[in-house]
Amino acid sequence: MTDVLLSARDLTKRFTTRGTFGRKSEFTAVDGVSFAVHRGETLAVVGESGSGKSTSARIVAKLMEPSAGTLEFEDEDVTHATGAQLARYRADVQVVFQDPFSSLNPRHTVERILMAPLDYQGIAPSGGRRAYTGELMERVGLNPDHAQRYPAQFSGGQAQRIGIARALAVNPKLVICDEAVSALDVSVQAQVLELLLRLQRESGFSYIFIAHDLAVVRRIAHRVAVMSGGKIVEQGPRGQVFDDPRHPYTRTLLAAVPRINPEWDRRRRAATA
Ligand SMILES: Nc1ncnc2c1ncn2[C@@H]1O[C@H](COP(=O)(O)OP(=O)(O)OP(=O)(O)O)[C@@H](O)[C@H]1O
Repeated sequence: MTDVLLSARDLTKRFTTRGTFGRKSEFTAVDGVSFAVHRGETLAVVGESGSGKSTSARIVAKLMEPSAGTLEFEDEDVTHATGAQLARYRADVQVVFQDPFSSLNPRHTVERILMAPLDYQGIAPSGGRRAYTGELMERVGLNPDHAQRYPAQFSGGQAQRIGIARALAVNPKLVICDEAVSALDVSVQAQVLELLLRLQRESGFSYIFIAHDLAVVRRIAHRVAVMSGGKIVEQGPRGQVFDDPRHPYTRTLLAAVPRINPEWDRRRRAATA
C-alpha cells in the first residue's frame, strides 16, 4: 500500500446555468484539478471565494459527481463507486461543515446524531450506544452527561465539536473540513484547531482542510494547494508555499493576510527549527 491515501486527477465540474431569457450557459467551477492526500497529513486548500474549493471538496466527499476526472482512494478507482464500495467510502471519508447548527439535525439528541453514521453503516458499537457516545464526546472535549441534549443547547464551538465527533464515529481515514472553523470566534477557533490537531496525532487520519484564512492554514497544514478560477495554481509543502511562493496569485493572497497569530508563528518556527 502506498503512502498516498487519495488521489484526484483532472477533476472538472461544469454547471449549467440559466441566464437572462432562460438562455443556458455552461460554467466550469473546477477545471482539471489534480492533487494527492497522503496518510496522516493535512492538505489545505486555499483561495478566494468562488475559486472552486467547496466544489472540489464536495466531489471528493461524493456529494457531487465530477463532469470529468478520476478519484482514487487506497489505490481503488472510486470515481463512480456504488453499492458496497460507496458505503465503505462514505465511512472512510467524513465531512465537517462550516455551520454546525445547519448540519446537525435540531430535533435529534447528541446521542442520536453521533450514532447516525454507525446506523447508516449497520454497525452496533460493542460497548453499547451510550458508552460509545460518551467516549466520542470525551474525545472532543464535551461533557458526556450532555448526550441527551439538543444542538441548540450548545454554543457554536461546542456544536462544532459535535460535528467533529460525528465525523470520528466511524473511524474515518480522511476528514474533509470545509471552512470548519471559519464561523467561530477567534478564541474558540484556536481551541477547535488545537482539537483537530490533537485528534490527528491520536488517530493518524488525513485532513483536507478548506479555508480562506491563511493564519489558520499556516497552523494546521502540511501541504497547501492554492486555487484560483477553478484551477490549482500552486501546491507544495507549507513552508515552501508560505515562505517561497512561486505563483503571483499566491503572493497576492499572502500579502493580503492581515495578521499571523504571533504565538502560533513562534511555536511553528520553534517546532521546525
Ligand atoms: N450548484 C451550482 N450551480 C451553479 N454554479 C455553482 C454551483 N455550485 C457552485 N457554483 C459556482 O462555482 C464556483 C465555485 O464555487 P465554490 O463554492 O466551489 O467556491 P469556493 O472557493 O468554495 O468559494 P467560497 O469560499 O465562497 O465557498 C462559484 O462561482 C459558484 O457560484
